[in-house]
Amino acid sequence: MNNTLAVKVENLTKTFGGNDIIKNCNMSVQKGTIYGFLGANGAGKTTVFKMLSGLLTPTMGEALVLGKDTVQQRNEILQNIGTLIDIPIFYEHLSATKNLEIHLAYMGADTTDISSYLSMVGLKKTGTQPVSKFSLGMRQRLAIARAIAHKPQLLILDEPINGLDPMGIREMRELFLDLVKSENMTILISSHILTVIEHIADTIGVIVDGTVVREVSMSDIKAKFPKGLEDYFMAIMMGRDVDA
Ligand SMILES: Nc1ncnc2c1ncn2[C@@H]1O[C@H](COP(=O)(O)OP(=O)(O)OP(=O)(O)O)[C@@H](O)[C@H]1O
Repeated sequence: MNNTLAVKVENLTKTFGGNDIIKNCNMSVQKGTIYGFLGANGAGKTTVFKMLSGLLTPTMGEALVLGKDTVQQRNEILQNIGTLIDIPIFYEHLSATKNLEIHLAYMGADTTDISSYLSMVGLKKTGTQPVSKFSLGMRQRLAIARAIAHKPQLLILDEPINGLDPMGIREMRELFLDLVKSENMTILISSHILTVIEHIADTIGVIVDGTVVREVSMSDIKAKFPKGLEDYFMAIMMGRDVDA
């Protein structure tokens, strides 16, 4: 695998109950970039993310994450990625700090920076309050802190800004950009909030009915669709020729 790639997916297929949910997907994510993964409800984004994170095994094809095979070298990959996929599960009776401490100890990572990660996601003042008392947005912020606190090389974030207020969305947008710039992380992110993706992504991948149909740089999209990413995405959804 080209070592400038954080993710390389070749002919990935996933079948559930005889139905091909993911069909011959190909994707390439460059290291040190943000890749926005877009698709309608049910298109297959979460299923692809689960295969990249070793939560599901591909039926056919191959996925390499940080140069390692997601099936053969799953455990080596898990040390070096941070994920937010599906509804995050926490120790409900414990504080945000304690939850991060347990996670970092499990990952064999340094626990000294916990308060700085909590402040990065706006949870510094939650103190000893148990997670069971957290709002949806606070849980989402804690899930983001947990995904980044062991300093992974790659973040896989499925709808990470769901449930955040406008201030939270802006803060997370800035945080993601900063993680790429200062920590050289790579971020693979899905969201239906296209204005956010447009602001942060270097590359856009679009999945339609289980197949990645486009992979294009954000600058090329802006050049052809001056009104922005929403117009580009809608044109694909309506079957218009976006490459002309
Ligand atoms: N374990 C499973 N068994 C059977 N079908 C499944 C399973 N997991 C997902 N699917 C189906 O796979 C398809 C893709 O689902 P997926 O959650 O990957 O889509 P998505 O693009 O993430 O959607 P959304 O934007 O709504 O989150 C859906 O039709 C879903 O019902």
